[in-house]
Amino acid sequence: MGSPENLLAQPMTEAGRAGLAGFLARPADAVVALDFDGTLAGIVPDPEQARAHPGVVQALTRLAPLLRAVVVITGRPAETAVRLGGFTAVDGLDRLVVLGHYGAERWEAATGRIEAPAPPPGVAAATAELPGLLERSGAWQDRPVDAAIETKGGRAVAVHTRRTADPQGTFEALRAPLAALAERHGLIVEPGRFVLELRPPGVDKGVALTSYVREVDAGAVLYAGDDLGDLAAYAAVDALRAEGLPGVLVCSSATVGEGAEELADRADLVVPGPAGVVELLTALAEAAMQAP
Ligand SMILES: O=P(O)(O)OC[C@H]1O[C@H](O[C@H]2O[C@H](CO)[C@@H](O)[C@H](O)[C@H]2O)[C@H](O)[C@@H](O)[C@@H]1O
Repeated sequence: MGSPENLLAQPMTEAGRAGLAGFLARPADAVVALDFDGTLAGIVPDPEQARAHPGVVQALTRLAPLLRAVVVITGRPAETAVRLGGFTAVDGLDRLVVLGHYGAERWEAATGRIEAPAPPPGVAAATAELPGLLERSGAWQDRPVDAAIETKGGRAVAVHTRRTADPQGTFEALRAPLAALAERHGLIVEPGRFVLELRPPGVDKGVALTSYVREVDAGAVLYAGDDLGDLAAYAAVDALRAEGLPGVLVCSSATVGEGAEELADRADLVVPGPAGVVELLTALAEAAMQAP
């Protein structure tokens, strides 16, 4: 990567090259939108141990002041992403916004406050049924199933299969029973990397991204993600591009073979995981500083 010239040459698609040129023509009007897990933070077995990759905060502090805004759009609760990302009270990050729970929650660095609607009905009841359902699946054998259940501030609940003997087999075996459980409680299943999340319908990363881009009247957008939940944001960037807004789709591809291959196929630019994202953000900041 390195120089802005190299960066400009990198997108594999014509749309991506046009999007990046539009982005760098007026970076002060542009928005960078970023997924958290797998994009800003490396994938680890225990979700609570995830942290922003070294260099993320520094790269963001260089880039954010040069742009209209930087927004993190994540399936995590906003509070969790802010805490694991180390985004609180950082000089230079005062324009950072975190949209948690796929856009249902919003944290602003400028105020430090989180806006969150009331927890959706159904999550508590579905969560109460999960231990029995997982024990009956047999996938956890004699290990406690609790470690596989991620309660997400009462707004959603996730079942992780990464730490079972057969993560993909367990993931597939649980799809139908979790879909039935979700339906009984008015929820939907959001699949991800060895995770099936039960959450309320009505929001996704595409809705969140489009709404934010319009709110700040962005002149260009770059979105980076790594997982199935990011496909909705990709579709939103495609739709915005069709309206004439320059856009760039970036795939963070550190963990291959976990079901999110479509993202790499659709991306304009593929970077090697969070380390590659840091490099990209740094190069964008360099290029933005040289913009006319
Ligand atoms: O939208 P994201 O920020 O990408 O969040 C999506 C899910 O990410 C988390 O799970 C993933 O990361 C974990 C930690 O590295 C990993 O153990 C797991 O296998 C991944 O799927 C998070 O725990 C989920 O709640 C999010 O829905």
